[in-house]
Amino acid sequence: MKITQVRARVFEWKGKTVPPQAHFCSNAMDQLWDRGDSMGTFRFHGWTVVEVETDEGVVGIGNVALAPRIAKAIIDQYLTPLVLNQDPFDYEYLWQRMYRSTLAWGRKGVAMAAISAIDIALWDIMGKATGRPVFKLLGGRTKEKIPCYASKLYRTDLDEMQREAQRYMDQGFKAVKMRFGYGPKDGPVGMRKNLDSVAAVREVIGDDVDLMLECYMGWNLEYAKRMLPKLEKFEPRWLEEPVIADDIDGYAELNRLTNIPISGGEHEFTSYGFRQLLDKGAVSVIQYDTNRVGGITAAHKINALAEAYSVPVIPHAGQMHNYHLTMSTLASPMSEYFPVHDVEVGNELFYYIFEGDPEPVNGFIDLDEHLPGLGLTLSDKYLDQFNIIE
Ligand SMILES: O=C(O)C(=O)C[C@@H](O)CO
Ligand SMILES: [Mg+2]
Repeated sequence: MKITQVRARVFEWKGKTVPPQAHFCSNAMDQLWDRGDSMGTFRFHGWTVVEVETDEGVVGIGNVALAPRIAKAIIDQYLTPLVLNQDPFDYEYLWQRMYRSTLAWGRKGVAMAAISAIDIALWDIMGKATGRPVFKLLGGRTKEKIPCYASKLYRTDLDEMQREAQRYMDQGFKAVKMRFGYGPKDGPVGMRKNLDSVAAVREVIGDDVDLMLECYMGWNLEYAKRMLPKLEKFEPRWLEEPVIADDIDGYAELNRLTNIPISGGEHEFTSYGFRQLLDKGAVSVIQYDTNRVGGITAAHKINALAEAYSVPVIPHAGQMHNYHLTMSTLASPMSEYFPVHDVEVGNELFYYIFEGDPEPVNGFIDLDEHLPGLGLTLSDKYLDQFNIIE
């Protein structure tokens, strides 16, 4: 089998969006004097979709959500020539070829995200060509179904957060993730507001449901050290990305400090990046996203590493490229799940671009044993609401 064409397209949402609100979610920009649009740094209103075609008519679909126009340019100008006329089953060779050819300027960030998209498409091809779902190529079913946590609960009015939390309880979820709205610049008042929001959600979900807390890099080491003891009584399952992704020693210090597990990794890349996090004891939960970290080829290696360190892997975002790894990995106990709703930060766009992601039932998703590849197709329902760049 040979790769004959790589088609990268950017899907930019031009439809209705939920307007940004102040203190919606803490983020790394909060600490600068210019707060501006508080949602700006984590809004993803575009996605790159990659279709890799073969001489046998099998087409693999990959995707990348970071800096989509740049990802497309990297794919078109650098990666496509490296994979054309190659056998998609040579996934490790092709991964190394893309990684090593772009090493001088690639390694992390959008270059690795672009590599991820092609790699995901290669695994989709391998699944489709062999008539097997990707999880069967990765080791098979390690769990009957995948437990999911509902991940939204952005900071709004506390009554509204409580109503939202109640909806997840009614839907049968046994775990939820909420976002902090305040950080170091908001002083003791913001600290109190952060704690009040955790108390409000905990009150609704009770003690038998896992509660994950998300900082999205909006705190710093000193602030996190002050917050951690105050959060202990809420028994969170984890505290996520309390400091920026480059402050690995900061993560390690916080992880040693309390019983609250520190999680991170959605802004880390390749097995080299995760070896560093694990060696330093920086995270107690790994949260790579397969469409950034280096694709399924890299994520599969990280899973093996995590297993050896006894650190669970709970990938960032739900989505098929992550679900197949979670299903096939004993070190992955659950998945994130973004409830479907109007386009807000953009995580939702996946549901507007693709069809095939399973819907949770009572807080669990399942993957079809008989659906070859990743099980995703491109949706034509919302095409008129996207600006598509060829
Ligand atoms: O779901 C997460 O872990 C994220 O960081 C999502 C991001 O969009 C901010 O909530
Ligand atoms: Mg996160």
